[in-house]
Amino acid sequence: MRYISTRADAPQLDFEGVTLAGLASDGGLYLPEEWPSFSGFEIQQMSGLTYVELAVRVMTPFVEGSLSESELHDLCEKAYGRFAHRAVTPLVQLDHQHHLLELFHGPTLAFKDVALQLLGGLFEHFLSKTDDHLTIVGATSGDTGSAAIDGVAGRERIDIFMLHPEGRVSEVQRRQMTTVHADNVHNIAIKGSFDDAQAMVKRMFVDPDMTGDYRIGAVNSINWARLMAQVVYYFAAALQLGAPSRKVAFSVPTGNFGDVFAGYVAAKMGLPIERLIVATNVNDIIHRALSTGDYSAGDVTPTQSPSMDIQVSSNFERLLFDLGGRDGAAIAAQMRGFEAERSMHLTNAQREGASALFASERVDEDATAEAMAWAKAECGEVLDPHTAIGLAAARKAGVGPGIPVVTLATAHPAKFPDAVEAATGIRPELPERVGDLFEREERYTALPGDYEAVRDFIREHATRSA
Ligand SMILES: Cc1ncc(COP(=O)(O)O)c(C=O)c1O
Ligand SMILES: N[C@@H](CCOP(=O)(O)O)C(=O)O
Repeated sequence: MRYISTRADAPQLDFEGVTLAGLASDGGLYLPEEWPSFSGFEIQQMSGLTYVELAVRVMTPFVEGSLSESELHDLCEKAYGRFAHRAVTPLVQLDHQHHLLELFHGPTLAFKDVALQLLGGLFEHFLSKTDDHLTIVGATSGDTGSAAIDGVAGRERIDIFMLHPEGRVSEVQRRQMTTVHADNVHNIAIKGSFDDAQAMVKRMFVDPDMTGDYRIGAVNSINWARLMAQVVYYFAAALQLGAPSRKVAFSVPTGNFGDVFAGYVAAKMGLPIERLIVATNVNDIIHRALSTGDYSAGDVTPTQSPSMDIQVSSNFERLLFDLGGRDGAAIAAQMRGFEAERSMHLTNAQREGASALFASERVDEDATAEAMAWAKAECGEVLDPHTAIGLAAARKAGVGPGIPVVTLATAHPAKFPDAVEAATGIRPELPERVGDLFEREERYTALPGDYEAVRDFIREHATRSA
């Protein structure tokens, strides 16, 4: 399988290359040269597989030429062996139409574990064939950080520098990062928003001062391997609900557009998806883009769903590229325009293409709390605020009867106890596997929201490339 950049001006790479590269050297994002697809019969044959078997079946076409099936199987067994539920991503029925896909049974209690447990193993596997060292630079609004750190802490030949916006993640999220004391883990709190942190990370990939001396790697969803691993659970859920004979809709709490893009990939691969409902909080740039064509970023508003407090959604570029006829030069120009103005309009082809599969809803703070209260009162389920946004959107979107709607439950409620308690009166407890989180000492470095300060800190602490 070959991978191409959305901006058409970076070398084509194989799976190993894109996994280690993260962002393309032209600032674009890598995508498979063409979508692999399964027939209805092949999808039917997947029913009854274990999660690991299914993961191998779905991901094999993407890793062709870089990993054998048995290597992929071993890596998946290690990654998913650490999940607290045997089904890895169990499905829970709420009522006659609505279901929750619980993605929070991994070590750090959010859907990010599904991909980042695997990505840690992939990095180690590929690096073991070289003398090289990987310097991971990541940005987090709360969940990617802890999942990535858990995935790579203590692994040889890897350092991780994780930037989070100071004071804008929950206490549990912050402690899950800052109480990991492995020598290769470096937490940085920056002044500013997640968008500021993400912009610094992207700049590092195209800064010759960094790329000349360090092999910079990505754990954010700009890294294709992240999305690939997330495609699997769309198959897992749809198969349980009757695919390929029955269509299924998904509602996806959305920030950086990675999770819902994985759903788009599943549809491209032949999974019968009726609709992908993009659920945003009041940071609603994606909702505006899909409903009116206006993709313009304002300031980030802090909410009770901090992991979705994002305005510039990296993976939207992948969708625009695919919908607009895969014209890399046009996307490069469109994205350069957006980077200069923080505003752009979708083309007619992009809007029409998106409307065939996507719907979107904006869920404000009151509606988020109402959804948490409704799920508790009517279904006995305690949801985290991000999942509640997905459920509120699912119930609003008006999907036809007979079509099951699956809301992605992206985080465990105990990561956001204050918001959950305010809405439901219940203070969810942290599962035992998180351990003595509140007893452990926190370590992190606070830096100004200034690219040079962050870059100098990383240069001081990172290991140079071989
Ligand atoms: C709990 C939670 N829900 C939803 C999202 C949004 O997912 P995405 O950024 O892939 O759109 C995030 C962050 O990414 C998250 O941490
Ligand atoms: N919500 C994320 C933001 C980063 O998104 P990613 O999926 O691109 O890593 C977080 O929790 O950090």
